[in-house]
Amino acid sequence: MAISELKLPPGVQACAHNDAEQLAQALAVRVADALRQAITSRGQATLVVSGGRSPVPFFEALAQQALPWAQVLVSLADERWVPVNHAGSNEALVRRHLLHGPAAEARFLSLYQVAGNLEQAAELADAAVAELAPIDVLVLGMGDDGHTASLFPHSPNLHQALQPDCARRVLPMLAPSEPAQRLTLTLPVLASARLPLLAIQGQAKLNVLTAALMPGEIAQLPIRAFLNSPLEIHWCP
Ligand SMILES: O=C1O[C@H](COP(=O)(O)O)[C@@H](O)[C@H](O)[C@H]1O
Repeated sequence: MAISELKLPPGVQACAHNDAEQLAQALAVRVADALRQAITSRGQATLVVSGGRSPVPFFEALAQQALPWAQVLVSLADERWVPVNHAGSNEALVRRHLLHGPAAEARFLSLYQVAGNLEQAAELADAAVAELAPIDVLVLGMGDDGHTASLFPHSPNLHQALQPDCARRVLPMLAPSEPAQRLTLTLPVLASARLPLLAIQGQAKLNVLTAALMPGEIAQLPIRAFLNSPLEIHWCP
């Protein structure tokens, strides 16, 4: 199905871009405008981004935007429980591709925590991100299995993480691929975003989104938890 043919719920909008570069540029302008507006209104702005491979061009485009970066707090929707020098670290990705040049002045809140086990790391991360919500701008991604952040289908803590009144800001999660041990922001924190965005690329992800828009279990396609409230979807082939 083409993105223009999707039957979207109220409040959900979709923007199609010609290619990854155009998506990255348009998303960077959209995010920068919202961050500027937040800074004008409240003196600071909070940006939460996703990891994985696809956000790199967006990070590079956003780093070029003229912003009072010292007034921006940046964090992650999810993290692999690996140190920052590990190839799978989302924090390393953000530091390398977004927080350079003038953007290096932004403050970064790490989800990764040194701890004896994943549960302890999640508890430390929970405290570390206490000041995050409400988020001004959230940029979610989505995997081919319908996960977003590290809310993986049928993962042990998924039900708890998706409760609107979940008392935890961060929960440990298990991914089906390495690095398997993950930390994710939970629904109440993610849903606090004033501007929630979803950036996805390719027909396979559009097919997953199409399936997620049909009635079905949230545990099967966790992105569904974000499709019944305002969301701006940016897609390119
Ligand atoms: O594992 C992850 O994957 C998703 C999707 O990544 P992508 O490279 O296919 O866009 C990402 O949104 C999530 O933050 C990440 O931890």
